[in-house]
Amino acid sequence: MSGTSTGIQARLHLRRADFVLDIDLQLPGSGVSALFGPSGCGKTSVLRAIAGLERAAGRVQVDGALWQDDATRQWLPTHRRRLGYVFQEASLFAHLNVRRNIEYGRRRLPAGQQRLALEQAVELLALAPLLARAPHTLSGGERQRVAIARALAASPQVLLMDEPLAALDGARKAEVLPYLERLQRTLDIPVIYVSHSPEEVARLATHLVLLQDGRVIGQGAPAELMSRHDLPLAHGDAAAALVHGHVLAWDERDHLLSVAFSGGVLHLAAALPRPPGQALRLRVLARDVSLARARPQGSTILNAVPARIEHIAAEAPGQALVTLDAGGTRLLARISQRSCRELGLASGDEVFAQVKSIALAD
Ligand SMILES: Nc1ncnc2c1ncn2[C@@H]1O[C@H](COP(=O)(O)OP(=O)(O)OP(=O)(O)O)[C@@H](O)[C@H]1O
Repeated sequence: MSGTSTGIQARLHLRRADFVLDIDLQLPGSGVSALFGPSGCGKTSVLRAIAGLERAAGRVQVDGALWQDDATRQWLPTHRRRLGYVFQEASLFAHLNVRRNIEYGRRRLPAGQQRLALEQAVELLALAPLLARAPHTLSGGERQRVAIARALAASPQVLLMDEPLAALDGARKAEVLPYLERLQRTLDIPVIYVSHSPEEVARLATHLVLLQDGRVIGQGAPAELMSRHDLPLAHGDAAAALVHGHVLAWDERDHLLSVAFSGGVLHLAAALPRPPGQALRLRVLARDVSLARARPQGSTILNAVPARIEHIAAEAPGQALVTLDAGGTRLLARISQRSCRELGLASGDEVFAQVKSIALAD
């Protein structure tokens, strides 16, 4: 039943009437691995097959435990796989209060396998004030936090989350996201997180798998995959680069945070200070970046960093996506094809990238 390798390996093959899933995944043993791709590409099927809810052919190994191996005819039923599953909509037991719902996750758990105390799950999701409440008295965001705590209380070897924010409106999403980030920072349980929101991926993922038509078209570091012009994430309205940097200073008067990265310094609006030296990830949307031949003068835009053009891809209608190298960090700029022509931009050119707006991804 046990192997030596850590992390998650899943080789899965599934054939349906007009869909074929054929993937070979190697996911790290910690952090959040996001499965990202358009509707119908097979994300949920992958999660269900890993959980044993769907019978795909192949092999699944999690944290050294073999859950499925067709070659040796091994198959663990779902209830014997140590996993937590969080669905789009929290399916709590209506007749049990919050505490009992969370405790339910611990049934059947042999002593000694409780990696995470129930109290820790309650504390991580800030559920102490809600423990005596009935599910129907909770908001959608609160219900989803209870569902996550219930999944964690089972001390899973992996937490599978299928678009856990999809059923929530914008405000509720914003309420739950910080808890997910907290889990990512605090727990050493690997999470496989299905999403089709680039913003969630930017904020949560430490490893990214891009799926299309049942196949993996790219996997690796999110910052790298999000900005690759040959992959779909770099296109579309939400295309953005992820910039890794650290805090230089916070200006109290202007509420501006200065962040150093490999290509220079960026400034962004921040209501609250952050300690100097703190590592941060910034999200810079391609549509917020413009290009200039010379360092801009007399502009209201605070950020202009030197960069070299790596690649220019035409995007309909009349748009171009420019991939830039700013001191080793990749940035994306969406500009009009006319500007591109008028400035005579070409690969290898040195330019200045003006960045109009920057968001914290952490
Ligand atoms: N029970 C089923 N029977 C037959 N076909 C199915 C079944 N479940 C899913 N499919 C089909 O398999 C393909 C993959 O579906 P899946 O739900 O895994 O995609 P997804 O990427 O999770 O999509 P979404 O983002 O819309 O949830 C789709 O073509 C879907 O129509």
